[in-house]
Amino acid sequence: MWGFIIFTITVYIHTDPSVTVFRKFLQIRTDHPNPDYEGSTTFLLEKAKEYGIEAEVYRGTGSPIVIMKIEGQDPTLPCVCLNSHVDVVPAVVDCWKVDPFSAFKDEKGDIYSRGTQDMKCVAIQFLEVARLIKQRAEKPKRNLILTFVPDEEIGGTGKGMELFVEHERFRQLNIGLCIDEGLASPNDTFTVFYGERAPWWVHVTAVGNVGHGSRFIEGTAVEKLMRTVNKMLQFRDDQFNILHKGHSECGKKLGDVTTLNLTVLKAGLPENGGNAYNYNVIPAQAEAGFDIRIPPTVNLQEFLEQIKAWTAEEGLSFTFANYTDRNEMTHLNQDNKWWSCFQDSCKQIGITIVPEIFPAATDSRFIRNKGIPAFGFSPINNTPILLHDHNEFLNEKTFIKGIDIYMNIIPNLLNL
Ligand SMILES: CSCC[C@H](NC(C)=O)C(=O)O
Ligand SMILES: [Zn+2]
Ligand SMILES: [Zn+2]
Repeated sequence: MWGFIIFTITVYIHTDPSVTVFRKFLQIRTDHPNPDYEGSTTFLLEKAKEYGIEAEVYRGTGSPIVIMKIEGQDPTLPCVCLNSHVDVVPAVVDCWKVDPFSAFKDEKGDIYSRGTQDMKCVAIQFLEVARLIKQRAEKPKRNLILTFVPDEEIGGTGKGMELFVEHERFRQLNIGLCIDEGLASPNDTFTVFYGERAPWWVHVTAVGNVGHGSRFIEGTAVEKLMRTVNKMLQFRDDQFNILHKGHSECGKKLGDVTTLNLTVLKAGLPENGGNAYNYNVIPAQAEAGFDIRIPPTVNLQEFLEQIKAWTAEEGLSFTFANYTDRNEMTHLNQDNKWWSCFQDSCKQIGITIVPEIFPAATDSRFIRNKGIPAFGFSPINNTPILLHDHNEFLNEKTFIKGIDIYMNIIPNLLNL
């Protein structure tokens, strides 16, 4: 009994307060489809007040965006913005070993919850960085801005970053550099993302001849669709081979090739109130949907022509469920003072960073398309990549070390 009490008191005493803030933030239900944005906003505003940081809630996009500011010595200089999305993807409760919104911490210090990696860790690490910078006697040279935005997990569209970057309030922030989420790294190194692949979701519809299922009907919708699907899957194979069977010295990563996945297939006439299919009527229409991710080095206009060529046969058409005609990256050359500073800061603390193209899509793409440099960097190493996965976790020591890593980078960027 006494042993248990002493153990509990010891754990309590040794728990870093930032871990408690992190766990409380994880417990706020910002999972889709009904994220509690008022709950996360109230929480963030309370923390800003407690830390003496200026904060406002911008509601111009239709959902709350929390903006925090620490004024620099020269507020006219472009600022450093730390952006986090506050929403998280849903969790399949039965597939988790603990309640995915309990922020349960085990004896090793592993904290299990939806959002531990994606990206409530980074949101609270940014907040703790702001607290530490605010406590310093000397102001940084540039303004530090923190933005906490909704709806990244549903594509940033609607009320999220895609709309916010078009607003005057965003322009007024005068952002020189944005830091947003990256990915965990399973080994000792850390990954920094300087660009992303453009997500194109293509929906192909085929129409064709109908008739009795016992005959050789020609020009059917399914036959046309299959020809296109096969051409597109051949392209997928070619890209797969470039990634996996290329020369080892070319060192291609997932972000460097185009992926194409057939994610939607639809044909056949429903029968019996939708509980069964009809098998002897050739369907007039068939559809296929593809998730295509295109690296920023690919010419998007030329790729569009490729899709047109794949779907050129009479009776085929396509629409986009998601499309962009711009995909800017942040150039990592000598002229990029932010990058030089970021690299030097990492070198000083002896951590190895590996620059890569982010394989999926984050809010950074909207920032880069406005001509603003952005790095995707989550200071998490030696941790499996578990974003959107069951039993997503982060160790508390990794979380605390991440604050330290950011504290060795962000003040340098602010003083550039
Ligand atoms: C088209 S926007 C969808 C955004 C989502 N982001 C992540 C990180 O999974 C994705 O890449 O599928
Ligand atoms: Zn994320
Ligand atoms: Zn995500």
